[in-house]
Amino acid sequence: MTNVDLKKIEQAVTMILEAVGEDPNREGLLDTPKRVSKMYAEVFSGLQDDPKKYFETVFDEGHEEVVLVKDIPFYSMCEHHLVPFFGHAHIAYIPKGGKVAGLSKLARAVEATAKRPQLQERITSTVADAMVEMLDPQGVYVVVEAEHLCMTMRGVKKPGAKTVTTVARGVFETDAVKRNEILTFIRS
Ligand SMILES: Nc1nc2c(ncn2[C@@H]2O[C@H](COP(=O)(O)OP(=O)(O)OP(=O)(O)O)[C@@H](O)[C@H]2O)c(=O)[nH]1
Ligand SMILES: [Zn+2]
Repeated sequence: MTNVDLKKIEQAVTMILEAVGEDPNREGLLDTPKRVSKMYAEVFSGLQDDPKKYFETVFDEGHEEVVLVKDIPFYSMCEHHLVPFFGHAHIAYIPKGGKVAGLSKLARAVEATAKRPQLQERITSTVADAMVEMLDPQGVYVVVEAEHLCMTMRGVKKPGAKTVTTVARGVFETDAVKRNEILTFIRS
């Protein structure tokens, strides 16, 4: 956890507790700043990570058809309210020239991208663009579905509302049949 100033987070949490009218010295809250600092270091650990690095190792399998890893669960933090949003990412790509990534690396790239103050759109495009840059595939199609606590526990209060974002690159940009094929697999 380099570059994370745990002490500063602790001080900030103490100040927030004071500011909302709590007593940071009451027994139940004594260790809270420390716990929250460790929790923030964990949920923002993607800031020390790079989704692209997971695509440095590739396999030449001669596979030039669709690879889809679906239902990758993720948890992220809305950068506007610093409350969680969470759901699933689905990543499809069509390799080119033998550049096939390890399957787990798609999930690792999602994790590295999600564990930051984020927007759902940016998670979607960052993962797609990392794959384009590193794998130079024929196409990438990333679909992210999530529920935002800032829309459910506060504000507009619409529990159950789901946000779906998609990013298509390469052949998926122009080929609606290929996109629909992926959407069918995702729903099945
Ligand atoms: N596009 C996008 N918007 C998001 C995301 N997460 C949260 N938001 C929105 O960010 C917006 C921030 O709006 P503001 O008007 O600045 O903040 P606010 O007064 O707290 O807004 P309300 O949530 O409507 O109460 C809200 O509409 C949120 O729903 C995201 O991942 N993508
Ligand atoms: Zn929000």
